[in-house]
Amino acid sequence: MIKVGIVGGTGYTGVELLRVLANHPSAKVEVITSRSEEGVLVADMYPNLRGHLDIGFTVPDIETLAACDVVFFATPHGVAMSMAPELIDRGVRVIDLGADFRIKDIPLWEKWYNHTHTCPELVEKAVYGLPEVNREAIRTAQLIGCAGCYPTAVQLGYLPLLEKGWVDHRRLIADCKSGVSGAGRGASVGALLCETSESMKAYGVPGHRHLPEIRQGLARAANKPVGLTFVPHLTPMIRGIHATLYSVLKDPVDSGLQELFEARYANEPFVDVMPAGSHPETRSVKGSNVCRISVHRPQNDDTVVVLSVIDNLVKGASGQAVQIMNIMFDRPENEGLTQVALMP
Ligand SMILES: NC(=O)C1=CN([C@@H]2O[C@H](COP(=O)(O)OP(=O)(O)OC[C@H]3O[C@@H](n4cnc5c(N)ncnc54)[C@H](OP(=O)(O)O)[C@@H]3O)[C@@H](O)[C@H]2O)C=CC1
Ligand SMILES: CC(=O)N[C@@H](CCC(=O)OP(=O)(O)O)C(=O)O
Repeated sequence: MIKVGIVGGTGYTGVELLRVLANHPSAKVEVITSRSEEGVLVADMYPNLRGHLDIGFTVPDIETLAACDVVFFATPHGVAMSMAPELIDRGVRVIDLGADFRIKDIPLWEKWYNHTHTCPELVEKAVYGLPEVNREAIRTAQLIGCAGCYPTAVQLGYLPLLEKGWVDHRRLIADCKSGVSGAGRGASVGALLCETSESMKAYGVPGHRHLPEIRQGLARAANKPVGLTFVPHLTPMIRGIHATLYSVLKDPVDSGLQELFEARYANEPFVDVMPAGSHPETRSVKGSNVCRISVHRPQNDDTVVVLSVIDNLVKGASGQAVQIMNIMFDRPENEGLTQVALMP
């Protein structure tokens, strides 16, 4: 059994980790932390876990966490970097769902996150947690910086085109929509029902923290810096990300887009390339670790439109983190992750 610790068990990604791990045959959650809910039984706070988990929240403590094989950080940025060095020194493997170890350029990270990085040496060693790109490095990694939610949907949608150099890497446009759970469980006016339902808005147009992360991943795929406009929107749904990704074909006679995507993801257990002409829906991945993708070339013109949908809390966070744990601990990659989406 893989002994699991979770720091930040009361948040949305924390409880989603618990839901996924509740059905995992090779992992057992031994420690789950919360500073605000110390002593409370997990199943009293989250009744969906009644009968699955009979432990309570404890405050984060290195000694207790060091007894685990792997510790997930489902915490805001800045928390994982404060505890990861000691855990790693003690042989624990660390999977951060937050942003502390995603961006290799430390001054760039500090600029976007407005925070001083306290362990840049670990960033160098950390592996970016997107299995479709980094599977081999993940296998032996001690520290993972999991890909963010928008970055997962956007990168999976653009990778086949950029890796093959089929589109103009300087003119990429990612028009993305997210459910409100992407903002976390902390109380904020912007996340209230009356503020978010029956309305929709863009945000972060001048710049969003995911922009440098997405650019870093796409540049790696293209093997050169890319030009990207990224516009996120808040939509009146709880879960889901829908990314509409535009790019321009370099050679308009290129055909075979569908075959390109099918070949790229043929062996990926969690990327579903839908039949030509499809329009994936966010509800078709709700609660599942799947990214569904379709590729279009409207009117046979030179613009390619890729549609990519994920559940922000599963493939965009906790499901992907468990997929990564499975790879690190030599388990079947889909172990505990075979949930089918809830429809309707
Ligand atoms: N929501 C989403 O869709 C996604 C989120 N993420 C990332 O995952 C991380 C968690 O997100 P989410 O679950 O939404 O966040 P929430 O705000 O819902 O939860 C945050 C959790 O962290 C704990 N926490 C907060 N501050 C500290 C601290 N200083 N030390 C220890 N624990 C702390 C909180 O518990 P307590 O205060 O009681 O200790 C709480 O359990 C973030 O970095 C986010 O960017 C990544 C992908 C998608
Ligand atoms: C709707 C909403 O507010 N979404 C969040 C998504 C960020 C997030 O949760 O974080 P990761 O960086 O860890 O993926 C936002 O735009 O900041």
